[in-house]
Amino acid sequence: MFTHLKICGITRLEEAQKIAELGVSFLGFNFYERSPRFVTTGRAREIIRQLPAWVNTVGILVRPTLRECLQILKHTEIKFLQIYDPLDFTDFNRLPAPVIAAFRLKDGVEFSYQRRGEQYVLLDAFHSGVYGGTGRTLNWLQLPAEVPRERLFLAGGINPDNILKALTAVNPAVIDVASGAERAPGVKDLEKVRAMQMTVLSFNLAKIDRAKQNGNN
Ligand SMILES: O=C(O)c1ccccc1NCC(=O)[C@H](O)[C@H](O)COP(=O)(O)O
Repeated sequence: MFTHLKICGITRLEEAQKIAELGVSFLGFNFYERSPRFVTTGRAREIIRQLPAWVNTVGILVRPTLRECLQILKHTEIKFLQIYDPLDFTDFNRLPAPVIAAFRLKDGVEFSYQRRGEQYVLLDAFHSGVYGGTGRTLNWLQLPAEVPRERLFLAGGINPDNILKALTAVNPAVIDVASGAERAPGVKDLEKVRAMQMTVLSFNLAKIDRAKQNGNN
């Protein structure tokens, strides 16, 4: 399994295009109005239609209704939905797009995971009153074992300085970054994005090398 990078909180076309040029697999668009990274569905649609088709676009929603999810999918043509505090987990099965169920883990509080209709799970650090984009880090060595790493988006305080440590400790399907890739909320720092994408690619190459070596032994 290769690990991918997701850059969350895209608000500007030019930045989105440059991030895609770096080969970043997932771009997140935040439809939660209280986020400093909020983007309207109209603007997201304009950006998404000018991105290469291979980019995995993700819409971030907090406590959405089923109707809202369906409208956003139709209007923006976004490919994935990342959902916080769902009103009804059974709605996941009614959505015509893969769902990333987002959970925020509290330090010292046990979290037991049960799969509902989601395809992926995002784990982030809990911060009272704020759903995400806090820059707060999880304890990577104590993540719930029942979340399969091939379905895991690892989020929370990841930046160019600690990304290799996060990759090595967890080996998730996707590393998710918002504030660690910014100059200011919603303004991406392309050098930070490049540095993290390079680290992810090197990490994947090292996995290929190890697999080859194991095959030769
Ligand atoms: O980024 C936000 O402002 C946000 C607000 C409400 C819900 C989710 C939000 N972000 C979602 C993400 O996927 C972030 O990438 C994730 O929380 C990690 O953020 P950071 O710790 O800043 O890298």
